[in-house]
Amino acid sequence: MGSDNMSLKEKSIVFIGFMGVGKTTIGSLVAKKLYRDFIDIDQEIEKEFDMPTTEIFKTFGEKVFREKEKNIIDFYSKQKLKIISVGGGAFLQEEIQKICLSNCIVFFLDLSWESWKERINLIIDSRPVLQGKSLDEIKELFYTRQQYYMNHHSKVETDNLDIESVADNIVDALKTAWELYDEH
Ligand SMILES: Nc1ncnc2c1ncn2[C@@H]1O[C@H](COP(=O)(O)OP(=O)(O)OP(=O)(O)O)[C@@H](O)[C@H]1O
Ligand SMILES: O=C(O)C1=C[C@@H](O)[C@@H](O)[C@H](O)C1
Ligand SMILES: [Mg+2]
Repeated sequence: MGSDNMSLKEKSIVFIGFMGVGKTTIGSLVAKKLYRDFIDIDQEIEKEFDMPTTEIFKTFGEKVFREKEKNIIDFYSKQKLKIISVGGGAFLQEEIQKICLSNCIVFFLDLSWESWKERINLIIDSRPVLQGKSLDEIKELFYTRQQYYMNHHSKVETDNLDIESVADNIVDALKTAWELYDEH
């Protein structure tokens, strides 16, 4: 595995982080700014099952969702020049971490708990993993998940920044890296 035959500039970009940090929103904006295709893994899974994530969890269970998630990420991460947002639970699978870190440039979108909890109402209805949990339980999940996101190439601070600013910071960081490390 790996992407030895790909230049840094050709590698696909992957966004990771907890539910609701902005992977889908920011990923699609970065794709637009770089004129690249945007792939949202949750949306790809929903297309394959032709039902929303909550229904997939109810009908087939989380295990089936996770297996499909791994297969779709494996497929797209090996392609060039994509901008990929994975689901908040994708990096719980070590295999997915390995696939993404070896083939792509992985950005971790970081958001503090204090800022995140202001956003909960925007996302709770469509995220089955959050449903039926108290705020304290969600807080515990938020902190437990952080260890998985530590496996990345670059961390992006998002607290108190609007979507446009975060996307611009990412594009700037990429352009700097491409200039510094690509040999041509
Ligand atoms: N920097 C930001 N400032 C304010 N609101 C934001 C910011 N980033 C994202 N949001 C809002 O937070 C909500 C969740 O964002 P988004 O769906 O992109 O998260 P996600 O990381 O893709 O979540 P999931 O892992 O569950 O797919 C959206 O309503 C989005 O508009
Ligand atoms: O954090 C998670 O476990 C999840 C996040 C979402 O992006 C979806 O992938 C799904 O709702 C599971
Ligand atoms: Mg998303």
